[in-house]
Amino acid sequence: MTKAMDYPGNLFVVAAPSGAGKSSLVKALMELDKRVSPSVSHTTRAPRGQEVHGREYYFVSHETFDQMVTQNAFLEWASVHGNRYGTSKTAIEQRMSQGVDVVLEIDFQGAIQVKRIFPNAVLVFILPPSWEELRSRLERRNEDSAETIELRLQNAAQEMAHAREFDFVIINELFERALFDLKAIVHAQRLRYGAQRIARADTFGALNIH
Ligand SMILES: Nc1ncnc2c1ncn2[C@@H]1O[C@H](COP(=O)(O)OP(=O)(O)OP(=O)(O)O)[C@@H](O)[C@H]1O
Ligand SMILES: Nc1nc2c(ncn2[C@@H]2O[C@H](COP(=O)(O)O)[C@@H](O)[C@H]2O)c(=O)[nH]1
Repeated sequence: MTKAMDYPGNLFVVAAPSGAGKSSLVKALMELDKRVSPSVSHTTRAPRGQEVHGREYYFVSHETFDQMVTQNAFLEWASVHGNRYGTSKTAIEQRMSQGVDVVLEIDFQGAIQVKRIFPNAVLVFILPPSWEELRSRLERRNEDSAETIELRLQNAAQEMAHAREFDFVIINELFERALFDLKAIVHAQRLRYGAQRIARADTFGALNIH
């Protein structure tokens, strides 16, 4: 796979313990910023609530997921809360090569894999303001069984221990404040790499290198 610097699009990775609010934040970001496009992951998990195949996820069998692993079709994949999730390479490459900024909503294991392949990817970790609020958000969402909520809360501590490996950490207490922080990170990255690309183009032009 080509390195991130060769693509005009940026790559953002947003991770968080389940219920911290990453899907809500990414959805709100995309409503405000049409240059950001989501990646639709593949998962062996069953659909929940109003989820639609091809919109929230591609819901696939274990056999299909195994095949994709064997064919090296994933940029990254991981087992999370007892299910497998993966990001397909082709969809990401296609959009980034067209100058689209892609955002991945994935777990910390996947985020670390992505950073190894795309060192310029920006990793953002979303934290809840407290344990009580995390539990309460999962319960209020009303989409998971009590057993699933317990499993997700148990896994949250291990996930949050990896927050320091990320480029940015946002505490999602007041939603609008957290959204403002996420927008600022996206804008800063565009300015930074936009400027680097212009500088590279100028240097190459001056040296007559193409
Ligand atoms: N700042 C906030 N204040 C109060 N509630 C919030 C806030 N952010 C998100 N929520 C609510 O918390 C619940 C969990 O949010 P969301 O589904 O976005 O979490 P998530 O991190 O994407 O979880 P998962 O990984 O399980 O998909 C939702 O009901 C959402 O509306
Ligand atoms: N490593 C990856 N993790 C992913 C991917 N898609 C989603 N996820 C993460 O899984 C958990 C659970 O998600 P849920 O939809 O079942 O609540 C959450 O942390 C997601 O971010 C992926 O492609 N790769």
